[in-house]
Amino acid sequence: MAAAAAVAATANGSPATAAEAAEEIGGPTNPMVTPLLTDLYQFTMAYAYWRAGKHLDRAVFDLYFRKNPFGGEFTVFAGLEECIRLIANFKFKEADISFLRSVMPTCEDGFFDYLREVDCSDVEVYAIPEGSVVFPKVPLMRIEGPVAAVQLLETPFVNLVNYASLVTTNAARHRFVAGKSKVLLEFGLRRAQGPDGGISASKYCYIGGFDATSNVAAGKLFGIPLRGTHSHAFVSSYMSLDEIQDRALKSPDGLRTCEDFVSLVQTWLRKLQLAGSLSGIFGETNQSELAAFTSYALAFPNNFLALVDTYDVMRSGIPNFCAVALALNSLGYRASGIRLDSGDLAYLSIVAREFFHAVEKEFGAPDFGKMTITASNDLNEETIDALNKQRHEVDAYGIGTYLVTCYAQAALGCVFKLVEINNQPRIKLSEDVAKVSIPCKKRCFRLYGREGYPLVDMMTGENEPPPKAGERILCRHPFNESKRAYVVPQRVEELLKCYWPGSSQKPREELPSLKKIRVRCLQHLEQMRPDHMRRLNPTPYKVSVSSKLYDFIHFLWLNEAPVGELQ
Ligand SMILES: Nc1ncnc2c1ncn2[C@@H]1O[C@H](COP(=O)(O)OP(=O)(O)OP(=O)(O)O)[C@@H](O)[C@H]1O
Ligand SMILES: O=P(O)(O)OC[C@H]1O[C@H](OP(=O)(O)OP(=O)(O)O)[C@H](O)[C@@H]1O
Ligand SMILES: O=C(O)c1cccnc1
Ligand SMILES: [Mg+2]
Repeated sequence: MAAAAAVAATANGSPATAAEAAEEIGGPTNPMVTPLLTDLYQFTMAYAYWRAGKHLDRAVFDLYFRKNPFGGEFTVFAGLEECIRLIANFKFKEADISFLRSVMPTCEDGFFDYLREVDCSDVEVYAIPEGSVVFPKVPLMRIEGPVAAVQLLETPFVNLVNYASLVTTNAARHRFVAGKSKVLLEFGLRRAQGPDGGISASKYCYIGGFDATSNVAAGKLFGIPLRGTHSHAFVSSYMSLDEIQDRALKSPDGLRTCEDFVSLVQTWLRKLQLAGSLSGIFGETNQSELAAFTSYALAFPNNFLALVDTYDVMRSGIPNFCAVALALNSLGYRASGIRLDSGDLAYLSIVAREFFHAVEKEFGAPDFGKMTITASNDLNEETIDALNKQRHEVDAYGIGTYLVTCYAQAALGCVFKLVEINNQPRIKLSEDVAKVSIPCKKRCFRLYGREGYPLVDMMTGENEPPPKAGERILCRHPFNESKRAYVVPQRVEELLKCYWPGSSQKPREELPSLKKIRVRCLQHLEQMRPDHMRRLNPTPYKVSVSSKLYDFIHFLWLNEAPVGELQ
C-alpha cells in the first residue's frame, strides 16, 4: 500500500497530502470509531491475504442494501461523512498493534509491520451524496483499493451507514405523515440505544426533516437547533404559591415592573373563573400546578410553555396556563404554548384550542387562539396518521422512543460485497435471487422523466457508454428476464461521486454541512413521484441494469454455478 505521503486531490483539483486531507476533514465524531472497530475475521482474512502475497490485490466492493425499511419504497442514505472521517484518519496506533499481536499470537511479525504501515491513501471511495433518496441494490458506496485494507473497512462502514440511513429514513417518514407545516422535535435521547445511538439519532433525524432536538450535546456538536419544555417532575415539585419568593417581573422593555406577578396571575385566574363563555369548564384549579407554571414564567417570561397534563388537562392545566399567559400578556409578553403528554391527544388538542379561542374573544388577547399545542407520548407514524384522520389541533410533535429506536424495524441490512478483484468481476450466488450480488465495477445513473420525477436507476459496466438524455435506453431488471422497459430520459444524473480519491488524482467532492445534507434530503423526498412515497402499498421504484450488464451477470452466473446431477 502507498505510504501516507501519497496524494489525495482536493475539491479544486490541487493535490494535497493524505495528512492534509485528514486535517481538513477531521476525525470521527465518536472516538470509539478506530481501525479496531471491526470484526476479528477482517484481521484473520487480512493475515491470510498477506501470507499469500495477495493483500495488495486491487479489489472493488459495493456497499448496498437489499430492501427498503418500514414497508416503504424509499430509503435516505446517511453516514457517508463519518465513513470518510474514518478513512481520512485510518492508522493503527502502536497499542493497537500490540493488542492485535496478543489476540493473533500465531501470526508472523511481518504482518504487524505491514499493519503498522496501513492507511487509506491508496483507497478510493465513490458514493451517492449523503441525504439522497436511494433504492435497493444500487451501490451507496463503491470502495476500491488493496483487498486487505478495504476488507478491514467492511464492518465499520456498514455500521456507520446502517443505523444512520435507517433512522434518517424513519425521521423522513415521520415528517411525511406529520406534514410540512408541523414542528417536529426529537426527544429520544433517554430511550436511545446508548450514547452513540442518542447522538446519531439527533444528527440523522435532523437530516430526515426534524426541526430540533432536546439533546444538548448534539446541539453543541452539530449546531442542531435545541428545543424543550419541562417535565412532570417540575410541575409536581411545587406545593403552593407561597414557595415563590422573588415575585417581581419587569416588562419586556424594562420600563415597568410588576412587583407581585403571583397576585397578577391569581387575578387573571379569577377573571377566567368568572368569564361567562368559559363557565362550566372548570372550577378550582390545582394550586401547586399554578405555582409551577408561575415560577416557570418568572424564569422564562419570553418563552413560557407549560406541560398541562399532570393533574387534569381541562379542569386545571389549561386554565392555569391561561391565567399565567394572560398575566404575561398584560405585561407585554407572549406565551409560547402548551404540551400534552397523555390522554386522547386529538380530543384534548381540540378542546384546548377552543378554550384558547374563547379566551382570545373574552379578553381581546391578540393571537391567543394561535397558541402552540405540542403533543408527545409514545408517538409514531401510526399514531400521527390516526390523529390526522380524526382531526386535531396539534402544531408540534415531540417524538422519542419509536423514532430513535427504529421500533418498526431494527436494521436496514446493508451489505458490503466484493464485485471485482484485479479487474476480474466476481459474483456471490444464493438460492435467494434477491441475495445474488451484481458483479463488476459499475457506474450508476438516475434517469428522470418529463414531469421531473426520477423514473428508474440504472447500473452499467464501468466502460459502457453512459445513458444520455433524449436517447432511448433499454433498462432491464437485473434478475427477471421479462421485466424490461425502454426509457427516454429527460435528464440523466450520475449517482456515484468521488469522496476519497486515494492516489487516483481525481478531484474530491467536498463534504457538505449538515444543513446542506438536510436540504438535499428534503428536496429529494419532495421530487419523488407521490405513489412511491405513500404509506399504504407504495409503488416500487424501478432499479435496473443495462442490457450489456444484464447479459454479463447471467453469463457469470452460469459460469460460476455448478451444474447439478440427477441420478
Ligand atoms: N386520538 C388518538 N388517536 C390514536 N392514538 C392516540 C390518540 N391520542 C393518544 N394516542 C396514543 O395512544 C397511546 C396512549 O397511551 P396510554 O394508553 O399509555 O395512555 P396515556 O394517555 O399515556 O395514559 P397515562 O399517561 O395517564 O397513563 C399513546 O401511544 C398515544 O400516542
Ligand atoms: O414518548 P416518547 O415518544 O418516548 O417521547 C419522549 C417522552 O419522554 C418524556 O417522558 P417519559 O416518557 O420519560 O415519561 P412519561 O412516560 O411518564 O411521560 C416525555 O414526556 C415523553 O413522553
Ligand atoms: O423538552 C421536553 O419536553 C422533553 C425532552 C425530552 C423528553 N421528553 C420531553
Ligand atoms: Mg412516556
